Amino acid sequence: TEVFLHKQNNKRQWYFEQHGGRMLSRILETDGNIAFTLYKRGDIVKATRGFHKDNIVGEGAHGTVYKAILGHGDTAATVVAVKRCKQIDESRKEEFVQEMVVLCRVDHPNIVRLLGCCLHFEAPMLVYEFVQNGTLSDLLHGTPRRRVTLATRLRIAAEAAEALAHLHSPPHPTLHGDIKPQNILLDHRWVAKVSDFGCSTIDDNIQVVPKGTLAYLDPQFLQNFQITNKSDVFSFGVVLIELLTGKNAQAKEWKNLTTTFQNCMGNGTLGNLVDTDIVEEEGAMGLINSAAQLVSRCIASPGNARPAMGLVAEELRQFSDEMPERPEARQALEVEGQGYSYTASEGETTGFNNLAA
Ligand SMILES: Nc1ncnc2c1ncn2[C@@H]1O[C@H](COP(=O)(O)OP(=O)(O)OP(=O)(O)O)[C@@H](O)[C@H]1O
Repeated sequence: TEVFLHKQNNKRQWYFEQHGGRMLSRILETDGNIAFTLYKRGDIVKATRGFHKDNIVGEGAHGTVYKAILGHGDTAATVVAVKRCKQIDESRKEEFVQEMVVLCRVDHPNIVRLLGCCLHFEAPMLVYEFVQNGTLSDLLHGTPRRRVTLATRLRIAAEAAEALAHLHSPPHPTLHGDIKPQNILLDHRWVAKVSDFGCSTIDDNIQVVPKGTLAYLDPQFLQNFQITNKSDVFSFGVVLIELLTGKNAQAKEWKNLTTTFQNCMGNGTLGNLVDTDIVEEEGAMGLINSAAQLVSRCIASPGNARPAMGLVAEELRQFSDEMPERPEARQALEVEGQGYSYTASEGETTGFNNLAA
């Protein structure tokens, strides 16, 4: 057993170094201001109940996300989201650590907070604050269908835009690189929290492989293979189209949603495309038109004709202020039986055997 444990510890140490753990520890030691935790392997296993499948709250191209409860027992329990990343290769190690250093410094009410990570597994684990009401995609396209008022849509749009404006601003301007409704999470008060960012830090010579989703990808990228902060503005414009129309840009039938939107704007038939739920609201059409004008600017080409994210946020905040959300509108979004409510029971380790040592 001793030999086995020794080997196992060696392997875990090896993973830690492989994932840039030493580099990260050094950076955290030198900059005492960063609130970032390097979690122990055992804590993560316990918190996720051994990566129990019932704890899975989402799956993306880059990993699986688990709901997890840290520190039950004597300490106060904290609910977090653990993202089990797909493996990263040697060449990405430094980039991965750099990304974490940028992300853990970001502090904004509309950005999901990165609390720490655990590097003692075969694949790195990222620990985020838990955001409980699903994604904007669930809200707009989920079942049962929910009635979402224009005021709620404008408020969520303004919050997400403010998050992106913050990311784009100094001292560490960062691109999101994958803006879509699945990456706009909603907290217990239905406040928007942007997640899954950090494609690249903006510098003079931006040259990154986009990890973005096709339906939201800046068409300019296909011409010059450059991703800039204006690519984020384009993707955000497509999200705004979804908010106004209720149509899913990723659905087969709407795969040309952006072009359809532009055509409707051109021939004055926008009213046919907009979500009937909001068209019927009293006094909505003026704001819908203003928001649609903003969308047209966000998805314009070339990219430098698009407004900066700060300006988009400012305009959306004005629209939102013109139509304040009624407090009961948020309550109405609750769906009976939704949400993830489980109570972690000690010793439940189903799925543990699937883990690599
Ligand atoms: N902090 C969180 N709290 C609650 N749920 C979350 C959290 N982060 C992610 N999720 C859920 O997990 C899903 C996948 O997460 P995420 O988008 O980060 O993964 P990904 O592999 O990077 O996906 P993508 O394909 O978008 O790149 C989200 O759509 C959401 O449903």
